[in-house]
Amino acid sequence: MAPEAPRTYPEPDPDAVLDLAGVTVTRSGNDLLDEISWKVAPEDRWVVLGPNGAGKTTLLSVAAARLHPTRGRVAILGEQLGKVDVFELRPRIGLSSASLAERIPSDETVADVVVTAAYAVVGRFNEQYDGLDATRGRGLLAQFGVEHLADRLYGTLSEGERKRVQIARALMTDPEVLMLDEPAAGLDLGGREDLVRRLSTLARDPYSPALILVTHHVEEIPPGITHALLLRKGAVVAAGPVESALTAETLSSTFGLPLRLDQRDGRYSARAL
Ligand SMILES: Nc1ncnc2c1ncn2[C@@H]1O[C@H](COP(=O)(O)OP(=O)(O)OP(=O)(O)O)[C@@H](O)[C@H]1O
Repeated sequence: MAPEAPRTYPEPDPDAVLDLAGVTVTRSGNDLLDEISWKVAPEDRWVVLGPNGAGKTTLLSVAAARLHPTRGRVAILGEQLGKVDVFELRPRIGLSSASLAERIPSDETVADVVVTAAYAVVGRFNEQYDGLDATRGRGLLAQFGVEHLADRLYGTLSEGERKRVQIARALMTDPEVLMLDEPAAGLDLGGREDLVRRLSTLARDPYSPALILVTHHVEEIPPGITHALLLRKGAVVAAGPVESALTAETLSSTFGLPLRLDQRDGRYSARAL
């Protein structure tokens, strides 16, 4: 059999925060992502929705320069994966995910957890931090309502408190794009509502970085989200402006059951029909 001709992809958009073309990730013969093409502009605020195992975390890992695709072209902040030093690229991307959170030492103070992000390390080691970093770190903790916890050890925080600290940490490097993988997972109702409100403020701020938020639940979509990408079995069901991409029909196809979708005051809710 003749070898497959190498695929060619259109030149990436230099102004896009993310520009993915034909991205496929294959593991053990299965396509975890199947030919994903996706473009994110600096002013966009995206939600990525899909059931367990749809490939959301895999997609975010590629978008955050943590994982190379098996096939396809990935451009992040104008730089093409494979042609750029990812260690220079990663500080420009704010990422909060369960796998990163697991690596945060429990005996580190909350203030240090946030400030160490500026050095793209987990754990404080021996770096010298200047006063400006410390001030910025405190400001971010205040933005997420956890400044009073700055001197506590990270391991002593509740899940909700940890989630807010992780987001403050992701913002520490003043990233050009913020990626949050299930930021409300494990939060109680009050914690979720508080977080959704804070994320809504962030999403609506024109000076905020581009936002990509991964979730299973439409109830967690903060008002201010502009775009939605719906993923099922590694493939895109719908993607585009949230009003057209997120409908009862696309949501039902994504989750594989008939759903009713309601929207009120910028918040969504869904239930089975
Ligand atoms: N290294 C691997 N080898 C084989 N399969 C894998 C590997 N990594 C992930 N998978 C599978 O790929 C699929 C997509 O995983 P992923 O974590 O991206 O989904 P997800 O949409 O984030 O799911 P969840 O909502 O449950 O977190 C899952 O079925 C998972 O079991």
